[in-house]
Amino acid sequence: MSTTPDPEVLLPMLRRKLVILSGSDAGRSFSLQVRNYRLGTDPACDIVLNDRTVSRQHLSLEVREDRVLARDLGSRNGSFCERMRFRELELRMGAIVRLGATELKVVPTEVREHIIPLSSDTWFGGLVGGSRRMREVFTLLQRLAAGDADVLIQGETGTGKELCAAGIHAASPRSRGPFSIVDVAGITPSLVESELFGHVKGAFTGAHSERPGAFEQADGGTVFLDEVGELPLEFQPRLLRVLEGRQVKRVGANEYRTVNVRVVAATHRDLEADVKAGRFREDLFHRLAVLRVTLPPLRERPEDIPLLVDTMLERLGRPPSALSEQTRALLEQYPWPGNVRELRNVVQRVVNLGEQALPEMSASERARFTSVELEMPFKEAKERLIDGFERDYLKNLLERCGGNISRASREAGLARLYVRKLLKKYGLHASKDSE
Ligand SMILES: Nc1ncnc2c1ncn2[C@@H]1O[C@H](COP(=O)(O)OP(=O)(O)OP(=O)(O)O)[C@@H](O)[C@H]1O
Repeated sequence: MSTTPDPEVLLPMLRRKLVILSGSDAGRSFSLQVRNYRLGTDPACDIVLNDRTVSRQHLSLEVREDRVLARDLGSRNGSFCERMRFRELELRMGAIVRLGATELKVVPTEVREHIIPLSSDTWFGGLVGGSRRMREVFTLLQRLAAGDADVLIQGETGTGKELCAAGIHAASPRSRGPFSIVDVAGITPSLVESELFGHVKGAFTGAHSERPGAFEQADGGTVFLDEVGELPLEFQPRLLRVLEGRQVKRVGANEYRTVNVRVVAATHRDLEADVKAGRFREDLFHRLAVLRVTLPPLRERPEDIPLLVDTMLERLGRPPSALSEQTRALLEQYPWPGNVRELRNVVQRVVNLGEQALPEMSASERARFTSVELEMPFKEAKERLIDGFERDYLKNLLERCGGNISRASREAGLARLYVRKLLKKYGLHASKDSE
């Protein structure tokens, strides 16, 4: 019997490329073959980078048919993946690796990477943020604010959707016109129609006089429709008409009026799911979603927290020293389900009431902040904190992966060797360690 595999059942080999996301070489990409590559500033490297914070021989990439292994070559500034320094790592597709000021990732060749250049600003309107995610958002906002197209802003509660809309208006050619806010979720359904489109005298009980709606009031400016996903289905065709023809008809009136408005809408809901479930009209969704901005939750960009905290203190008229290093470290660890709004409220409370106003953390999070740690030198306390995080992370990872190291290392994007080392460090045991 032949041992040669049937070519029909061989998986097509995955073609990959390396994409440089930031640093002096941002925008360059290299297709990868099955072989080893050396990355660094040395002209003898296979992939030569121009970033002076990258070492001459910084990283090697061992590209195999089924995986890519990255190894730091003893670089001066280290190699990082998801904020963790590594020596050796099995690279998950799309995981961002940082060498000095250069960020890169490996993606399938078929994926056309849409690289958004990072804004050099760390703010847009009232929004601040220095993370890659927010600087991408700022680039997008700067570009679209200059135009006149309608915009849909998506993001969890407290991620700054309203600030974002106000920033778009302020940076747009309409900035001298009115900015009118309609909180769709906050209006009783029976009044939504008249709030948006206005009414004529006697249109309904209580309509004592004629009144323009939000679109007419914002003529020459911008209407911000907050929580547009809450708009009752029956009124959605009327909103579509405004978006398509800038035409509004007051409740009880016969004729349409033309308005000159830009519509910026926001939602914390998954509107695509709402469309599938029949709660939101598909045509309206497509019309709204031509230009979409997604504000990432704060837990996905904790590196923004120090800048946010400093900005909040400044807005409160307080110096950066108003919060201790320990409090700041704690704020950086908290998952912030209420996003930046919750962070702002906590900073305000802590400044006024002291550290007892810090949010409640889960038992494991709190365990890392025993009073002993709060009295330790900062560096030591921080190390303890990281140890706590690694231990919790690994325990959870192993549980998820049924104690299988291979799966765990794949899921975490860490080399098996490194996972084993960490398990040993924390006295944890895997039930299955293939190899
Ligand atoms: N990136 C940011 N920079 C500075 N402040 C921010 C940022 N994001 C949010 N905030 C603050 O958080 C508060 C909430 O922001 P905003 O009301 O814009 O959020 P939202 O997404 O519209 O929330 P919701 O969905 O609950 O209406 C604001 O008062 C603002 O001070």
